[in-house]
Amino acid sequence: MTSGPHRVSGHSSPGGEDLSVSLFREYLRLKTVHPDPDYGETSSSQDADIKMPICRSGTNPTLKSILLNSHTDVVPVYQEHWKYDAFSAFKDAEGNIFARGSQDMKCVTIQYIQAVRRLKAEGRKLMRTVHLMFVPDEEVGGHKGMETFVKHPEFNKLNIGFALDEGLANPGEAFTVFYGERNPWWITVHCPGSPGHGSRFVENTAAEKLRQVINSFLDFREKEKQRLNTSECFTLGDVTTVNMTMVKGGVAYNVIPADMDVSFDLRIPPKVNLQEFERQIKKWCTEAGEDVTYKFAQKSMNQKLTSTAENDPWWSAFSAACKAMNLTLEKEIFPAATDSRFIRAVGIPAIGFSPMNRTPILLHDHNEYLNERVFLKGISVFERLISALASVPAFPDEA
Ligand SMILES: CSCC[C@H](NC(C)=O)C(=O)O
Ligand SMILES: [Zn+2]
Ligand SMILES: [Zn+2]
Repeated sequence: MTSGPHRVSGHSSPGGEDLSVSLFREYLRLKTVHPDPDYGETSSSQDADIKMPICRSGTNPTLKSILLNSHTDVVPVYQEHWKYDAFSAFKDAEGNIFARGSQDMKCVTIQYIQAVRRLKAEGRKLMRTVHLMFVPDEEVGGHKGMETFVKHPEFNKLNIGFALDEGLANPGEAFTVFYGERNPWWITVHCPGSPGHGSRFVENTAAEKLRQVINSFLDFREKEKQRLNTSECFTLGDVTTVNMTMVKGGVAYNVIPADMDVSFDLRIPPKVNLQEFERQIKKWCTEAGEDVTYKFAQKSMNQKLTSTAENDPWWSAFSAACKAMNLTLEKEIFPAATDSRFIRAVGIPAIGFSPMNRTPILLHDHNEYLNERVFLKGISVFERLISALASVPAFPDEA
């Protein structure tokens, strides 16, 4: 990606396109797609341009800093279901830019960069240091990305006080902000049983146990589904979702298998007692029959929430800036998992925010797109937010 420090939003290219939009489209064309993301070009462009002129110190570098975090990887596509090449960043007559990552979250990366560039071009002096972080592997769990980095001494040295990370689009007028996340639990239940000939009534089969396990999980799924959209559960973030995502077992039509496995993706809201919930899972397994066991592939236990109290200095700066721009905010628990969970886990407040209103939620979906006007408006939104957050007065313990 070629990008110079003078590519500030508001300027147009010879074709009439805003330079920020051109930069966004250029970034969308980089194939940072799993399972084999090419991170080469993203890191070299950051070295050449972003790190030097943009990651800058505030006028008071001893104060806690602001982190603008974004991941550089994107999920795979089913190209046959797309109207356009998912890595061509095609722009239609309405200004909709189609590409994998247009919402999740290459838009935000470029918006952060262009917002900081504008602040710099305007000669605005920020009190707190602003760090931009471009991390890999968020889409595959963040183990080699943010999960590792938050434990590194270099991360600690950044002295971060508050972080922004990804959110979701909002189809209406409002903008959604996320102050917490559900915990992802990925679980495989192993059902061993007696093998035998497929023509007989064998006792203690793996399939009977499997059926019982599936029933317990899916009955619970149904109950949670009914709770959604009731008085206390307005959004997906307020209920536990359960989805059966994999089933394994069997070798032939006429051989009763010696074991069968079933896997579930569970997302648990921060208010649920996790120990109690695991006891429930254990009980379902015990009730299913002899030797039914379970194993976690993912067991997130972080229930920290970022304060959205009026007297919280970070939240009050964030919400006041939004109010000044006449933005309506809807506060929610993020239904899936982002790198924010690792940031919150080390005690740093984080807000998930991708400024995309009037936009259908299309992350990980076919024909993911973002309109260029919504994208450009997001740069102005971040400009104001960054300036407000970097101006939060020193706390007593920072003096
Ligand atoms: C649990 S690690 C995988 C992370 C992924 N994040 C998103 C936003 O899709 C998810 O929630 O499945
Ligand atoms: Zn994402
Ligand atoms: Zn994603």
